[in-house]
Amino acid sequence: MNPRPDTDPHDEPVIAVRGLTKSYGGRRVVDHLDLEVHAGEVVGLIGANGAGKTTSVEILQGLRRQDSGEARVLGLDPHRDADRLRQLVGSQLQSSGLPDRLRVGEAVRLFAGPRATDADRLLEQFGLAHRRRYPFAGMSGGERQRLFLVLALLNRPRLVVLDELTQGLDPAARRDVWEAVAQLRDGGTTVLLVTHELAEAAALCERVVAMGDGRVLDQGTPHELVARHGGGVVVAFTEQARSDAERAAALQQLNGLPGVTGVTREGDQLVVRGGRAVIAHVGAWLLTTGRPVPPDLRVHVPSLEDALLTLLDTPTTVKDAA
Ligand SMILES: Nc1ncnc2c1ncn2[C@@H]1O[C@H](COP(=O)(O)OP(=O)(O)OP(=O)(O)O)[C@@H](O)[C@H]1O
Repeated sequence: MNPRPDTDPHDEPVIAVRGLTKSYGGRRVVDHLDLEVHAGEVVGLIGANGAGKTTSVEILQGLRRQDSGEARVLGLDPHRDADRLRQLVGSQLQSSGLPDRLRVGEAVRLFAGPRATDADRLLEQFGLAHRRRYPFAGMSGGERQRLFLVLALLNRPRLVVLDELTQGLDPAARRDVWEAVAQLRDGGTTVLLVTHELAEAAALCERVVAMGDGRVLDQGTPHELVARHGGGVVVAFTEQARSDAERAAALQQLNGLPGVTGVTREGDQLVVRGGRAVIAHVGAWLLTTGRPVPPDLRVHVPSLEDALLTLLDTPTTVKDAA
C-alpha cells in the first residue's frame, strides 16, 4: 500500500465512536459500539445481515440518532452539526438512486457545492467522461456506482462512506469499482466501507472491523483476522499406501513436517493441517518420497470469510435494551 502523506498519528480520529447504542422496538441493534477511523485509513465494516452496520453508519452521517454513547465525525456531532458535516463527508448510501432522465453532467452540476473539485477530472478519473450526456436510466450498474463515487467525491470530502458499493454488480463491473476505490485509497482519502463482499474488504481495506449483534467482534488487518480466526491451511489427498505399515509411516512422516499441527485420516484421505509452509512441505514430501501428485490433492487457504464465519459462530449472550 502507498504511504499516506496526510496521516498524522496525533490527529484526532476522523471517526470516534464510544459506547454507541441504538435499539428499535426494545431490541438493541447497536450495542456499546467502539470504533475509531484515522485520517487516510480505508476501514471495512463487515458482518452478517442485521449486525448493525448500516444503523451505525447512518448515525455517523446524522441520519439517525443514537440512544446513548458518543459519536464524533471530524470532531463534530453528527446530529447537531449535520449541516456542516454534509459539506465534509461524501456518502454513497445503500439504496442510492437518481431520476431516470437526469444526465451525468446535470447530476454533477446539481450535487456540486461551494467546495466542489474539478468535475471533469473526476469523470475522467472514473471512466465516465464519455457519458456526460447519458441519462441515469441508460447507464450500466457499474457506471452508476462509479457515478455515485464521483458524486460522493465531488465536494472534496474529508471522509467517504460507502455502503454496499458493489452489491448486484457483475464481476467485471465490481473490478472497475474496486479500482476506483483503490484510487481513493492510494490518494489518501479516508474511507469507511460497509460491505458483505469479503473479498472486497480483503482487497481494499487496510483494517477490517467485524461486527456481530451490534458489537465489534474483532478488528485488524485482513491478514491478522485470517491468522487469528481463519483456522489453518488444509492439505488433503488420498494416500496410495500399499500396506498398513507404509500408511503408518506416511502419517508419522507428515506429522513431523515443519509447520504441521495435525494429520488426520478422513475416509481414504489424509488431511494435513498447519501454517502456510505446510503446502510447500507436503509438496516436497510427495516428490522426495517418489509419490505421484495425487489427482484429488486439495489445498484450502483460509480467507476472511472463514475468519468471519468463525467469529459469528462464537456464541454471544442474548440481550434486551435497557
Ligand atoms: N427503522 C428500523 N426500524 C426497526 N428495525 C430496524 C430499522 N432499521 C434497521 N432495523 C433492524 O435493525 C437491525 C440492524 O440493521 P442494519 O441495517 O443496521 O444491519 P446491517 O448490519 O447493516 O445489515 P445488512 O447487512 O443486512 O444491511 C436489523 O435487524 C434491522 O432489521
